[in-house]
Amino acid sequence: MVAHEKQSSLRSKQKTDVTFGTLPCQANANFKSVFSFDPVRGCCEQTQARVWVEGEAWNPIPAGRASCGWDLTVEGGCLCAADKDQLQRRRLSGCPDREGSQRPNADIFKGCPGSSRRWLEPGRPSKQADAIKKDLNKSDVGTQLYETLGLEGEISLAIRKLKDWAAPRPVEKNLLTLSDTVYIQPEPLGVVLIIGAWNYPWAVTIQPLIGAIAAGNAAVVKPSEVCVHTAKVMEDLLPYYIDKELYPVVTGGVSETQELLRQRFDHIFYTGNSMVGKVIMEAAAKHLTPVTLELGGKSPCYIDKNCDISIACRRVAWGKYTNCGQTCIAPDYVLCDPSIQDQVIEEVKKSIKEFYTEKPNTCPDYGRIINQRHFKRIMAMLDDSTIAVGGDNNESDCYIAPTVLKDVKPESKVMQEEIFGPLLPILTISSLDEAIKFINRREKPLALYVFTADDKVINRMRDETSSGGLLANDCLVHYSVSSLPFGGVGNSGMGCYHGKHTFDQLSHLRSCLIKKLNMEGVNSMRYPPHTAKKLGWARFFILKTADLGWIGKVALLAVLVVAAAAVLQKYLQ
Ligand SMILES: NC(=O)c1ccc[n+]([C@@H]2O[C@H](COP(=O)([O-])OP(=O)(O)OC[C@H]3O[C@@H](n4cnc5c(N)ncnc54)[C@H](O)[C@@H]3O)[C@@H](O)[C@H]2O)c1
Ligand SMILES: O=CCCCCCCCCCCCCCCCCCCCCC(=O)O
Repeated sequence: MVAHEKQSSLRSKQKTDVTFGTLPCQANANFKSVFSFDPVRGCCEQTQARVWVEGEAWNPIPAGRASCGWDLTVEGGCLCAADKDQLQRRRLSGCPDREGSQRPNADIFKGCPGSSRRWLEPGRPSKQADAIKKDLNKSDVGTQLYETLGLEGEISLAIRKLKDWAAPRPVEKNLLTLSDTVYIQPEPLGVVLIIGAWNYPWAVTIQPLIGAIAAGNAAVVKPSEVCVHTAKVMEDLLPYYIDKELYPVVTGGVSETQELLRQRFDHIFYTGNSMVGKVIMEAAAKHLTPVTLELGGKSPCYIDKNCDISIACRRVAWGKYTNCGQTCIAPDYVLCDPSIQDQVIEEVKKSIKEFYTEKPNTCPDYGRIINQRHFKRIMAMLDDSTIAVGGDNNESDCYIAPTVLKDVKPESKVMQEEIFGPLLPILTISSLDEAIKFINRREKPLALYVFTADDKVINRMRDETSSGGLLANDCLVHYSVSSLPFGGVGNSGMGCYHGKHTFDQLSHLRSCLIKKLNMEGVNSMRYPPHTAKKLGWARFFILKTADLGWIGKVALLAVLVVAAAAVLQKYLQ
């Protein structure tokens, strides 16, 4: 029996035979007998449960802190876009259950696509690889390098760190609250709508899903209809790996997305262009739903005279022509001194040949434009610019060669919108000051690249401009660092994700202050009648923070309690 069949038969067996939930939505009446709830920590100790491991078997997992998921009643059938009642019910059941019924569970990642390398191994054609080849001419290895490697990393990070991420986070206290338990407790938001884009369809759709699952949410996954083949594969395969009732895939185009947007979600995570970003935000505003908008824009690339131009151009060429320029953080255009323009062109040309041969149209590592609409859009940008390298194209194959444009004017067509294709315009500027002014006159970009051997230039670029991310002497790689928040600012987006940032973005960080009912004397200062003396004490207790060691805190607490009780009893009655 193939793994998929095994899993689905075991899963259906699980639903009828077993009285407690292994997948988050299956927590039921016997729930409390298998979890013991710790009301102080607001979480459950799991005493008995099972988990799907690597598509092989249902295995017991050891007792430990975690993880029981949602107290949902799923009445069979998969949630679909039209099923408004289910959607609403699911949203409501996403409200935190005081019995601790929903807590993040790393174990559910064990079956997630991307958690195992087997699903996209080189030399083993898979449905995923076939589809993405048809959509964007990505090679198997390229798909792994740019899409699934990152997902594997995110899943294993979540598995390793989830316990820490989900744990209460003690915070600094003031003297007034010194004897209280004060912490931040991350809790799930409820149901997240994830709307993906087509350019890295697995990365930008599944990566937010990993964080949504980690944070204990349900999620409706809406892949981009523009990557036709991949969307279909995602719809078909995802339910084999993760629970289709908690993480349904809804396919369709603009009208289906708009129908989804009429529903109420607890968070909308959208990746795509800034214009649609505004539509998403408007729809979200109707329900006061928070949004993460991962948008795009024109990411500038400043190449300083003082740098190794050959290495700089190699890295820029890689950043630009990967995925045929259809990368949200691709360097959109180059700013450089007129004296180095020719050298930049020559070096980029050399790298194009090195990466994609003399004939990029036959090179398996060179992609294609996603469709003819985008092909025409990109070709129209060439109208008023001078081609220095490339320019060949073939509409029927959606092929545009890696292209460099020289002496480009700020008012030319290619400078009016994000290119999102393999054209690299070079604009000459006479100084770093001018480059900074040029960048600051435009919308805040998603990424900003600076190539220089001079740290002062890097620092000035960092201090005098703003962008989602800043990368010196390389392109794209900041995307691969899970500890860096990835996201835009201004027109390039809001909110961020990757690693723990996704977990936090899709959690509510709840403020908790747990006080005991004793030591009432200390509180007298805040009760009427208000007096100047009480105010003086309040100033002392509220404005002083306590950042002592453990022993210091206990000692100070003892002294304060005795002193405060004595003073307050004496003077305030
Ligand atoms: N910041 C990031 O992480 C990131 C990643 C990838 C792409 N992008 C940006 O995305 C853009 C390219 O993607 P795209 O926008 O062409 O992708 P797209 O056309 O696939 O649209 C994205 C999603 O929005 C939906 N959509 C489109 N029009 C809509 C409408 N009118 N109403 C509601 N939903 C609608 C689509 O169904 C799709 O799921 C570029 O600007 C790129 O920079 C950003
Ligand atoms: O459209 C936007 C979202 C998707 C963007 C995807 C961009 C992906 C960029 C990822 C960069 C991955 C870089 C992989 C490089 C791995 C090579 C590892 C070699 C180790 C060398 C160690 C060293 O010497 O530094």
